[in-house]
This record gives sequence, structure tokens and C-alpha cells, in this order.
Amino acid sequence: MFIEPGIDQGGAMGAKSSGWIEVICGSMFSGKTEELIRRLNRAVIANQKVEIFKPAIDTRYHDTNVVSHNENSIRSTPVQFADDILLLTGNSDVVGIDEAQFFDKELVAVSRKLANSGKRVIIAGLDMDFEGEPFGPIPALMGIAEYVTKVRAICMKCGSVASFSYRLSATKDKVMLGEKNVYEARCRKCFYEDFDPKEKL
Ligand SMILES: Nc1ncnc2c1ncn2[C@@H]1O[C@H](COP(=O)(O)OP(=O)(O)O)[C@@H](O)[C@H]1O
Ligand SMILES: Cc1cn([C@H]2C[C@H](O)[C@@H](COP(=O)(O)O)O2)c(=O)[nH]c1=O
Ligand SMILES: [Zn+2]
Repeated sequence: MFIEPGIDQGGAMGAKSSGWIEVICGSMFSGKTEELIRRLNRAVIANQKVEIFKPAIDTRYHDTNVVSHNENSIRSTPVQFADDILLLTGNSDVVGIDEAQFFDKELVAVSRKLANSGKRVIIAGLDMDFEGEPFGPIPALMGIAEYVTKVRAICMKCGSVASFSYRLSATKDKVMLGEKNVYEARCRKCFYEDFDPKEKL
């Protein structure tokens, strides 16, 4: 069971309370999007004004909605640059951002500005890429966040808990959209059994 800061503090963000940043990170299939949707739905139930964003390049399941692997879904606004989020958040109380690994580093400054202006910012994204390296702005966001939740999947090779996303194709591009056809969740042992860091370009 995760601790849910906003709800634990009474559900509402009082006039005097400042904002904060929550990061939900982990491998693919670890439940990041499910957990993001769960927190956002509860904020809606608490009558808070919620805005949700995702990078425009993430068209894997749906052009606009944020969709989890088990088909939970919530409406969102696709944006090209992190800066666009500032223009679109207006008087919202809670800002949700999915697939944040695809945003530029500017997302760090944007999230700080949103939280400093009193908003609750909930960010979900991959902490590591297919080579086991830190992914985009996520590590920096973990550094400035008040709350970090690292979720884990099930290793598809041995059934243990998984923190790595193993790419089944030989493609070396950092960005390659896909799901079970291209990636599987793996534990450390099973990831490095089949991935040789020396082969990196
Ligand atoms: N290897 C796996 N480990 C855990 N869950 C998995 C796995 N493969 C598929 N799933 C499904 O994926 C769901 C999580 O999806 P989602 O929240 O979209 O994950 P993420 O956003 O972290 O990729 C789980 O509830 C489960 O139904
Ligand atoms: C590891 C890795 C993943 N991707 C892509 C694959 C998916 O489209 C998303 C991750 O989605 P999820 O909600 O976390 O399942 O990212 C990539 O482009 N590069 C990578 O190294
Ligand atoms: Zn394993």
C-alpha cells in the first residue's frame, strides 16, 4: 500500500499549503501508469482540479489518453515540450505527467515552478532505459521530489521482482515505442545475463 501524500493530508490542499512533487518510477510493466491513474482519480473524487499531460510522441495505445497495460485509461493532453505544460495548467490543483522520460530536461524546472506555485505534481516515468542507464529527466526529478515511489514488475524469465526493461530487438535507438512485442520486465540477474554493456555503441 502506497502512502498518498495529498489524500493523507486531508484530501484538500489548503490555501496556506504549498505544492510538492511526487515521482512514480520503475521498469516497464511495473504499474507506474496504474498508480498515476489511481492517485489522479482520488484527487478528482476530492474535488480537486486535475490536469494530465503526456509527451506527444507517445502514441502507443492512444493519441490523447494515458492508458495502462491492463487498459485503465484517463484523458490527457499530449504536449511536445515540457514548457507547454506551464501554459496549460492555469488554476489546476494537481498536475499529472506520464511517460516523463521522453520529456526534455526542462521538465525539472517546469515541475519546480508548478510545485512552488502551490500545485501537487505527480510524475510517472521509466528510471532506466533498455541499457540500464538513467533515462531523461527522471533521475533529476527524483532528486528534487518530496516523494519517490519505485514500483517493480515481475521478471519474465525467472518470476522474481523486476527493475529492468529488457529490449527483445537489436535496435539501439534510445527511443523505441513498444510493449510486450519489444520489451520484457527482468530482474538484475536475468537482465545482465543477456545484455552485455560492452556492446553499447
Ligand atoms: N511482467 C509484468 N509484471 C507485472 N505486471 C505486468 C507484467 N506484464 C504485464 N503486466 C500488467 O501490467 C500492469 C501494469 O501496467 P502499467 O501501469 O501500464 O505499467 P507501467 O506504466 O509501469 O508500464 C499490471 O497490473 C499487469 O496487469
Ligand atoms: C526501456 C525503453 C522503453 N521505451 C519505450 C517503450 C514504451 O513505449 C515506453 C515505456 O512505457 P511504459 O508505460 O513504461 O511501459 O518507453 C523506449 O523508448 N526506450 C527504452 O529504452
Ligand atoms: Zn529474473
